[in-house]
Amino acid sequence: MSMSLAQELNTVTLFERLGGAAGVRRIVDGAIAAHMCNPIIRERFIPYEDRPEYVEEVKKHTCDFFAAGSGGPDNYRGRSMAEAHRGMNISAAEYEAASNDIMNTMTALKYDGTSRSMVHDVLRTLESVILHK
Ligand code: HEM
Repeated sequence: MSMSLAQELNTVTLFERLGGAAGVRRIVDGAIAAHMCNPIIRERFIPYEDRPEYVEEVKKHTCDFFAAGSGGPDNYRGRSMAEAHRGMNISAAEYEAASNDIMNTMTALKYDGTSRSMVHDVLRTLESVILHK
């Protein structure tokens, strides 16, 4: 996304940097497709393969979650992160694998380094809330 210096100086939100709701949706679609092929976490998502309506619901929640957490509209109606991942006992290696899928998706979609490092920072703050629940 390109923007003028004046816009940059005017504290553009991360949500705007990501391209708004459409940009977030592209990142979520790409990341979930990557999770389905990632040998470290694929198993976790296989049970959802034959539940496309449920996957769509989780994707919608994930888009709303990222929008709310990046300065966009707050329509998040999903569970808390601890609640959503309760009973999964997600390891640090799995968390890193999921984060890498998101970062690689952003690189493939040609997001700039600043946007990528801002998303990376958000992911780091969520780690302790999601791990080993
Ligand atoms: C990288 C940071 C992560 C974020 C921001 C994140 C975010 C979310 C969100 C917003 C939901 C939807 C909650 C709802 O619909 O109520 C969700 C669900 C889910 N997440 Fe994550 N997640 C992360 C990491 C992971 C990891 C590492 C795994 C497994 C390896 C994982 C597995 C799942 C699964 C399987 C669901 C569906 C749960 C269900 O409804 O049965 N997530 N996640």
